[in-house]
Amino acid sequence: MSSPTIHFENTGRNFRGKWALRGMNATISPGTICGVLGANGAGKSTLLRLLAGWLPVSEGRILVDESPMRPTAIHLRRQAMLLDDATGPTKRENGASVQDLCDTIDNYQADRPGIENEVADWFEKLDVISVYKSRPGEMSKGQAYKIAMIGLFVTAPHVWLLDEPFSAGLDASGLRILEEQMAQHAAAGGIVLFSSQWPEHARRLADWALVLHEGSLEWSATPETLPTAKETPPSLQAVLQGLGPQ
Ligand SMILES: Nc1ncnc2c1ncn2[C@@H]1O[C@H](COP(=O)(O)OP(=O)(O)OP(=O)(O)O)[C@@H](O)[C@H]1O
Repeated sequence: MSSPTIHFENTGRNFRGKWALRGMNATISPGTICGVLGANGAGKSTLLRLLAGWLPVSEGRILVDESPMRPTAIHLRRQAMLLDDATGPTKRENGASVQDLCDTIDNYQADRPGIENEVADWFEKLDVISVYKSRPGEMSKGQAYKIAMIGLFVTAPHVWLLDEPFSAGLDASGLRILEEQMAQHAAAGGIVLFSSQWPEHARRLADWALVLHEGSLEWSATPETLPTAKETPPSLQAVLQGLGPQ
């Protein structure tokens, strides 16, 4: 499959009678970095989890190159990878770093000659060689996130889904490398969606911004046209005022 286009078609997810996301319609083209913005509870993580195939939709659908994403569509799920905000702590409790990486490479059928060297290079670049042999629970949050990043970089699925990467405990060098890789991935035709509560992240990094408010898409536009809280119509003011620094 070449780089896919993603279509949200009236996508919705309901948890025990409450809609976390509803009526979502959007198209994301290959080569796009998309910032998903919204205050706490807006529906950002739900959107990313649905797109990763971690959860089934309750209504509508998400098409990845014409095929509906769903948890059992393993071939389609391999087109995307989600690093969520539990990536660090969960992995720290449940698995050793190198074993996690092997599992990721295996799950994404990405094994190839020389991949060990690529992994070793990333350990060095990301300054995590010291945790190479760490047992579960021995890594910091940022170190665990870096190990997950290595899995993303070496498997390189078409769609990168990063839930709150700016709160993942990365140091300046780790963040710079992640941002460089995001840009390179999009330049090569891939898609990156990241969530954030800060419009400045979208203005700095994204080609497109989706603003969610209480499970609804309130704004979909290029980040430069994202208004500041003072300039917005009343419906959007509440969204932007709930976000971080303008
Ligand atoms: N597994 C779940 N069970 C029940 N309700 C859920 C579940 N996951 C999310 N929700 C609810 O769905 C809504 C959207 O949650 P979501 O995690 O998508 O928001 P978010 O924008 O990522 O928030 P935050 O910035 O706080 O991480 C919230 O009201 C939340 O309580």
